[in-house]
Order: sequence, then structure tokens, then C-alpha cells
Amino acid sequence: KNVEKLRTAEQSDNMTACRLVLTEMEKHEDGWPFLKPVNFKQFPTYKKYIKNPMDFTTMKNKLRDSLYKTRGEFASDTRLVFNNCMIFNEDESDVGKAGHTMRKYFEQRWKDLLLSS
Ligand SMILES: Cn1cc(C(=O)NCCN2CCCC2)ccc1=O
Repeated sequence: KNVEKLRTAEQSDNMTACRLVLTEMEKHEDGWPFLKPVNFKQFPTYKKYIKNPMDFTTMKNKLRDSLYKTRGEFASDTRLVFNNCMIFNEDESDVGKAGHTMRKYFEQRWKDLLLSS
């Protein structure tokens, strides 16, 4: 019983850290391309190239609905955001550059928060 409780406390700490890093990314000056799902009307070829779209709002809703069972699942969705970005955007485009900056920022904060997936 007690072990069960401990895991819950650790689990809650992990999710708090995930919420913290997500909030920081949403506030980051270069987070703008990732705040909402890519608009398929604005980018009609997006869903042809990107099989698993992901964005910060979707991640926030998944955190709210307890859909991340481990911190690794949260990290995987974050990396999906930036991997999708690298597939669809040139490195030197504004969105491409923002993706590289945000990926670097995330990986450093993930380490800072002593989180490793
Ligand atoms: C992740 N990603 C994002 C975009 C993009 O342009 N997002 C911003 C869209 N506008 C920002 C304010 C209103 C709408 C394009 C390609 C891509 O892969």
C-alpha cells in the first residue's frame, strides 16, 4: 500500500516538472510555431508528410487528462513536435530555426530539471 502511495508522489512530481517545462516553452519567444496544431487549410500538404502531428496545446490537454503515464511519454511528444518541424521546414526558415532553438532549450531544461526519459 505504502509503495503504491510513494510511486504516486513521485509520479506527481514528474508531472509537475512536465507542466513547468511546457509552460516555459509556451512563453518562449520562439515557441509561436508550436502553440497550436498546424492548420491543414493553411498547409494542405502537412498531413501527407506528417503522420503524427503534435503541438503544445495538445500536450497541455494530455497532461490535464492524465494521459501521460511516465515522464518519458511527455518527452516523446515534445521530441515529436520538433522532429515533425524538421521534416516539414527548411533549417534556415523562420519556423525551422525556431524548432532548432526550442529543441535545444527543451533538452537543456529537461536535464536541468533532472529529468531523463
Ligand atoms: C510547426 N509549424 C508551424 C507553422 C506555422 O506557421 N505556425 C504558425 C501559424 N500562425 C501563427 C499565428 C497564427 C498562425 C508552419 C509549419 C510548421 O511545421
